[in-house]
Amino acid sequence: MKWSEQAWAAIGPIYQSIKGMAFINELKEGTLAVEKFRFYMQQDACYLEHFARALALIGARATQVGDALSFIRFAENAIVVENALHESYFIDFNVTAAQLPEPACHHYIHFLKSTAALDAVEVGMAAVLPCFWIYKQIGDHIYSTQQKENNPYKKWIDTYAGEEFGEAVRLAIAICDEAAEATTENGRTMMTEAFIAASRLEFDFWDGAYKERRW
Ligand SMILES: Cc1ncc(CO)c(N)n1
Ligand SMILES: Cc1ncsc1CCO
Repeated sequence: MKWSEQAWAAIGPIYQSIKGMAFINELKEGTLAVEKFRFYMQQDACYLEHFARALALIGARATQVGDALSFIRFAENAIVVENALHESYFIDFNVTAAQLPEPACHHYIHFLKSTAALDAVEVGMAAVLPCFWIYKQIGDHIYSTQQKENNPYKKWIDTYAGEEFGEAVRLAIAICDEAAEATTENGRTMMTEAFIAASRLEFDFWDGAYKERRW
């Protein structure tokens, strides 16, 4: 079995809890309170900036030059998405300039940056993988079950259900599988642990936004 298959199986219960979250359901129905979405977007803009820094660091540390290029491109795209948030959703939803990271965002970005900096590079790759994979799965789930008429959150949904994002996700998974094959048994265990921790932090990020959890 590929590393990615067993890693995805390991987060099965976490993924199911994410799918059942009020935030996700209300986003899909278009009924999510705009205040909660505003809080989410503000935090996500901050998240994307630091996520991009973690991706660039993983790119710099990658053993294969092809992987370095892929991660540098992921980093660029994450900043491009962050800029698009500012140019479109921020205007549509009257969101004010970037805020400091609140607890869920703070925890997640520092987990990603310290893992990317200090752990084996394949562990860093596994730590950022849920950001790709869970968003793709949730994006597809929302897209296929959404309230299609007048959903104010349509643009967000389209970003993550789109084919362009899907391609990046397949590439990130394939890179992790290759890295998992090249490392040791202990390396694979550490990769899975990082993948699980990041998946929990994905849950917590949406939970924090729904509750507008602040310091
Ligand atoms: C918290 C979070 N995780 C993943 C993504 C997808 O890049 C995102 N935008 N925000
Ligand atoms: C995972 C991810 N999220 C936003 S941009 C990006 C990289 C895709 O190229």
